[in-house]
Amino acid sequence: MISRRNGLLILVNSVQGKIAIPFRTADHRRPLSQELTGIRGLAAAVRASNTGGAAAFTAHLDHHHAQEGLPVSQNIFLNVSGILCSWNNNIMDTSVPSELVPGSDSGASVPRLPGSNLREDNTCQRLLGSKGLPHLNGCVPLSHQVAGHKHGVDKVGILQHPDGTVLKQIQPPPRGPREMQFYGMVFAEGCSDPCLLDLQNHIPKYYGTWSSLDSPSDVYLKLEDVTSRFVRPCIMDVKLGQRSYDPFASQEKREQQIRKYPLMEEMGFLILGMRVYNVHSDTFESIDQHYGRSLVKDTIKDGLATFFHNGVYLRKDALWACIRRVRQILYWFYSQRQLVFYASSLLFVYEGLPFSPPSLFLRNPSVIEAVTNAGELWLVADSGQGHEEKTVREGARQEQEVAENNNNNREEAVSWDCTVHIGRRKGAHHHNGRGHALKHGVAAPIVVATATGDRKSVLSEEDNTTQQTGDQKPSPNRNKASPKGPDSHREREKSSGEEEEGWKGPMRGCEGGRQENMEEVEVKMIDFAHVFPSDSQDHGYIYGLKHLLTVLEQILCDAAQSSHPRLLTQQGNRTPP
Ligand SMILES: Nc1ncnc2c1ncn2[C@@H]1O[C@H](COP(=O)(O)OP(=O)(O)OP(=O)(O)O)[C@@H](O)[C@H]1O
Ligand SMILES: O=P(O)(O)O[C@@H]1[C@H](O)[C@H](O)[C@@H](OP(=O)(O)O)[C@H](OP(=O)(O)O)[C@H]1O
Repeated sequence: MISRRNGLLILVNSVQGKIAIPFRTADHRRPLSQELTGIRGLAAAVRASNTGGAAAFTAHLDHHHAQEGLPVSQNIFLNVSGILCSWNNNIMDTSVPSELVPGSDSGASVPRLPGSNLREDNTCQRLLGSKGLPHLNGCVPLSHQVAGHKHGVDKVGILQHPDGTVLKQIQPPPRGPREMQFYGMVFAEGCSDPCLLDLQNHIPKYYGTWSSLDSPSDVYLKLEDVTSRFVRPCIMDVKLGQRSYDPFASQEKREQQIRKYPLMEEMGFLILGMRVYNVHSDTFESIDQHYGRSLVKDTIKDGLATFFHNGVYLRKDALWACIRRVRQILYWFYSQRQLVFYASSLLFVYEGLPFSPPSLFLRNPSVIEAVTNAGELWLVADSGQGHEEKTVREGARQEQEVAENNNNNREEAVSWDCTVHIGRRKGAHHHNGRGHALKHGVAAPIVVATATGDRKSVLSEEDNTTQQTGDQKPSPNRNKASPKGPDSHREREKSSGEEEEGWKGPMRGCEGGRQENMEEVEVKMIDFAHVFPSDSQDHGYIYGLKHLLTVLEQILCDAAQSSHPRLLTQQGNRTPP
């Protein structure tokens, strides 16, 4: 059933029980969470295949060599039930040589996935014959999409590939080819333009183009899923700029766009959609484009704040981290005079699962209940001084599982009971059912696979190892796996106060929400169907970014003031509380 030689996994009908998949990761610094993305993708593919079987799994990580310095060999045990299909996610043999992504535009070299999706898709096709899988070789509509053209609704849409990447269907010319050209240019191999190299940090990684063998003329851009490392990703799409039509737009198009949001010029941004995690109910609230269009000058602050409220409190940590990311993007815009962006968006993502020091949220019964309901019980000991311990135990769950968690592959429930321990971290012990994690002297949640196939937290030892070793290998997971990794902009951000100097927003002195959780957010530019060469700064986008920053900072400022009444009487005092 499982070929160790070529890494091909073939699972047949009605498998029930545990399957051990021994694998040696070539890049063992990649967190298990990344590897599991593929497994979740598999389950999604199974569901999509509509074969009538319940597909469910969970995974149990068994570290044989968890101690520092030893080669890592891990077994994943899958509890599988249902009807599954072929799968090759490079998980078993990441030493498979990379191959060109099929259909890559104009032969331009782009960052490639380790292994090849060509191999994967051909495999799938071979095994399934001419029928193939519905939904394009196991790809499914992107279920956590918050805006834009939707698959099955519009003529073009966005899919999720079983390997976890996002597939954006190329729109009709000139939009689609323009966007493809943009990604090809920014990620061109041998690109030495510092401006474009810097831009790579602010956009999803690009893996070339993809198309299904069933339908080769439908071409998709294969992109990093910006949300993939999050357990409960809160996602917001904000369109930037003072004009949401490009200079070549017809009069009709201009009028259509202006009608949609006449305030665009004044505001410089528009919320297109969002989904926000509520810790009380352990559900997401989705907000569509009409909400953003209803916001005016007086309500825009509350409108944006909605994204950072988890039903219990304002996520000041996420807000602050987002502000810093937006500032970095603003600095990029200040530094460049070669591109102009119309109708382009910023995609905000932060972790919805409470990530506060456990001692903090354990005081809040509703939060701990929500977390427990979600399938976790975090047992924390020694919560003050560094070597904190956690054992994450998942209880058996037979009933309804939570959908729309991470990449939204809703898994059917199966009987299971497993405890996951991940403890491979420098200086951490690992023994008998205990994973140790340390982050900034605070216990960090430990990655765990659940009956829903979700990761249950985002930080693992592997993340840290990546940071320490400075792995730069192109991979769809690089950014995700090493949120604190050596990306140049992040290093700069840590090492200098230059950004603070460049932006004189209203927040100076109101940094009460500041926490070191910056790695827990993503803010990426997306949607490049209307990007053009230029020889001057992009004033419309810069205007929008500055206004957006002003509003975000004002939210933080208000929150800091309300939680520090002293500040209310010290307006203008710039000393942080
Ligand atoms: N790389 C990505 N990672 C995660 N989600 C993404 C990614 N790219 C797009 N999305 C999701 O898809 C949505 C739409 O993306 P995008 O704006 O690129 O599509 P579009 O169809 O061109 O939109 P529009 O209709 O506004 O032009 C985003 O709001 C986001 O939810
Ligand atoms: O938010 P809505 O109501 O879905 O409106 C769409 C949105 O403004 C998109 O940005 C736009 O695509 P572009 O930005 O690429 O122009 C699209 O144009 P379209 O209808 O011509 O695809 C609009 O329909």
